[in-house]
Amino acid sequence: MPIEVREKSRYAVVAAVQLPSVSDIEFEASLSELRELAKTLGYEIINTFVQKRASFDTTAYLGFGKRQEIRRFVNSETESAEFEEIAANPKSRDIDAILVDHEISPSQARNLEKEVGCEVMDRTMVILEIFHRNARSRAARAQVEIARLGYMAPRLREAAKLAGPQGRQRSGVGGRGGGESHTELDRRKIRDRIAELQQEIIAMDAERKTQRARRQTRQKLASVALVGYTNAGKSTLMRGLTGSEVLVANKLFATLDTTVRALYPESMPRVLVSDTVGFIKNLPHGLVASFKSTLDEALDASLLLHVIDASDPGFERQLEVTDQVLEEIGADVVPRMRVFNKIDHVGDATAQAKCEAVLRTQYPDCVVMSARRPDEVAKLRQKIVAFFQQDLVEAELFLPWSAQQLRGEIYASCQVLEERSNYEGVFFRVRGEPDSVKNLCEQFSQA
Ligand SMILES: Nc1nc2c(ncn2[C@@H]2O[C@H](COP(=O)(O)OP(=O)(O)OP(=O)(O)O)[C@@H](O)[C@H]2O)c(=O)[nH]1
Ligand SMILES: [Mg+2]
Repeated sequence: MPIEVREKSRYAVVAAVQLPSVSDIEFEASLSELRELAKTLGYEIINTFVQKRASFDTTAYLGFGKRQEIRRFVNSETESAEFEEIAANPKSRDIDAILVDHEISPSQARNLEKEVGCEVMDRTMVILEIFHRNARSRAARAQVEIARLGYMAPRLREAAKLAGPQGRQRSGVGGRGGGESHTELDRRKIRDRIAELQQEIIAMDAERKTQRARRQTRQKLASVALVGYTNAGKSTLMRGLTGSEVLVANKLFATLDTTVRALYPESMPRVLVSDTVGFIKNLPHGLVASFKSTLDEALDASLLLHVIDASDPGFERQLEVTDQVLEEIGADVVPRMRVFNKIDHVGDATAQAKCEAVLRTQYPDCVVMSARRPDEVAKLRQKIVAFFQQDLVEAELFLPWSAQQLRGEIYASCQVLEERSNYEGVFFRVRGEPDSVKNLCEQFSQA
């Protein structure tokens, strides 16, 4: 009989304390985001435990009663899982982790873990783990490692404290670091590693800046950056606008690196589009800082396309989070176009029309569309091109018959609107960026 090998599901429960300052709506939105993040990590959430408290419990985040309730739930599930496994019941659910919707201290995590009887992951660790799994480029990997090490360092200390006197044994390996405890040694190793990674990042940043500068001097390029909350549809739009294959997935943080492609079909001026990492509420601080270089792309852009998932009930909060992050990195001065995406996903045709009308009143000049409708993507492309054509200037050039080999140069750097010729040569009416047109005028001044 063939044996079916199935990947075992991983189960988890979510737990959170609602502080008096947090509204029910905000609290629910944050919990459902944590569930989505957990899904991205491959967990199935089977229960949620919430508690209203004036503050977090200093020992173990949740109050004693709630901890006991979770422990009983975890134990009963695990016991029935063991029992059901014997009976080959596919419903067995061994709970692997409890996910906490806040960043908690190392000692709170250890205490909760001991009491509840399964691994505890706080919100920060969940996000760090996703970034760790998804980072592809050398720069992204280095940045995530720094953030992880920064998160791990105090937790190592906590682990050593709990391990008792052995954890503080003298190490003295190879004479080097003699007299240091394991924790001190580990801490030093972490510090050294962080410094090393930071050096690497500085070198990579310099390399990137040169590449970017080269890209800009070679031809003055107009650039657009797609920014917005994670899962808003940035990569889908990037695909539609540039005809490129970038990763699209219904998971949070599918994209962690910036990709740059030209608008397709090509336009005059040629426009570069970059896809960026998605934003989220309460992004671990270490990550905001370390992803600055990815967001830098947004700072360099001449236009930001702020993509918003109009079908998400919490889109207004997501919009605010993005605006706030953009302000923090100083990108709020860059011209911005708001693109409300996924309108096809907002109920039936009547609901969609109503939603669109509300958005248009509230955000004049916004774009309401679906990245799944090619005609609407084409319209957005046209709007982007129009934005860059606003600044273009027109001029008339003259090329004598003896210099016709230079025609290519004119066509390469601007748009030719009209060509007329007489017995002396050819007149070109051109439109292009002020700098290129000025250069051409100096070279090919009219006779
Ligand atoms: N119904 C509908 N789904 C869409 C639309 N645009 C994108 N999606 C879906 O939404 C999900 C997320 O899309 P992505 O393009 O990966 O989102 P993203 O903003 O790049 O996400 P991150 O990379 O995580 O920041 C995918 O499953 C897409 O297929 C749309 O206009 N309508
Ligand atoms: Mg993406």
